Amino acid sequence: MTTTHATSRGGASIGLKQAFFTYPGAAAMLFDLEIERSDIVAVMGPSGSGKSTLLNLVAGFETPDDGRILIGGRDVTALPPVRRPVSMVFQENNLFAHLTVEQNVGLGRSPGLRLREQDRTDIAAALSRTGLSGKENRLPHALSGGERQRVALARVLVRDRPVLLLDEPFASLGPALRDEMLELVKDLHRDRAMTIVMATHHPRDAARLTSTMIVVDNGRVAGIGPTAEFLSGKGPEAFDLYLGAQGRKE
Ligand SMILES: Nc1ncnc2c1ncn2[C@@H]1O[C@H](COP(=O)(O)OP(=O)(O)OP(=O)(O)O)[C@@H](O)[C@H]1O
Repeated sequence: MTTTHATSRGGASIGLKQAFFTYPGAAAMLFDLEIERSDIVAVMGPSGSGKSTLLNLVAGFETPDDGRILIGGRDVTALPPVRRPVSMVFQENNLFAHLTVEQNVGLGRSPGLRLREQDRTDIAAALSRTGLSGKENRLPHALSGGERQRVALARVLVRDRPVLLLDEPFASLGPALRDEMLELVKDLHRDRAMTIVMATHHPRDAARLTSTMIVVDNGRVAGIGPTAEFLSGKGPEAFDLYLGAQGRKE
């Protein structure tokens, strides 16, 4: 049996087909949309509109009450998160506090940390790529917020899935550091061409990273189109209202 872990180049399309979802006591959400393979997509909209829910449906942390989730044309609706071809990075708490940087990254390859020589080589390469060489043995509490998110991205690299979901991943970082992280994600996309979907409240981050924008409003897609057009005022009315309401926050 070969121990080499081939690097996947290229992403997978994502489809939500009449996917209904309702939290107990809340209004129903309905998502019906297509994302092209290897696209980089921003998901924007008011707080509570359903951005995280949309990402969680794709990742498998939530299951639709009705409808289907497709990834790369394959129906993954019944698959648990671990069996979906997806990595996800959250705003925080991506790392296990009692594991070192190297171990946290290693989890992307083997949940039981049974690592082979090739895995260790790939982990070292991912740490180098994300600027973490020399910090392998640190625990998360001894890292800055930006470094912790770099560890999460290094894990994405060794996990090597065709879809990357980012749920406000850099929201707690300052603008300069956010830009740096967005550049890193852009570089990873240049290498791997995975499909990236990022929920964000920052128009500037969407402009820097993404080509396509999905506007979510009230548990529905209010519009989907080129990020640049939406940001220049040609998006759906709900998007302008949202930007206006939050004072065109950077
Ligand atoms: N676990 C839960 N149980 C019940 N209701 C929930 C749960 N998680 C989210 N909700 C509700 O579902 C709706 C959508 O939430 P979601 O987190 O998807 O919004 P969001 O657009 O990501 O918001 P934000 O920008 O504030 O992160 C909200 O009304 C929220 O209160």
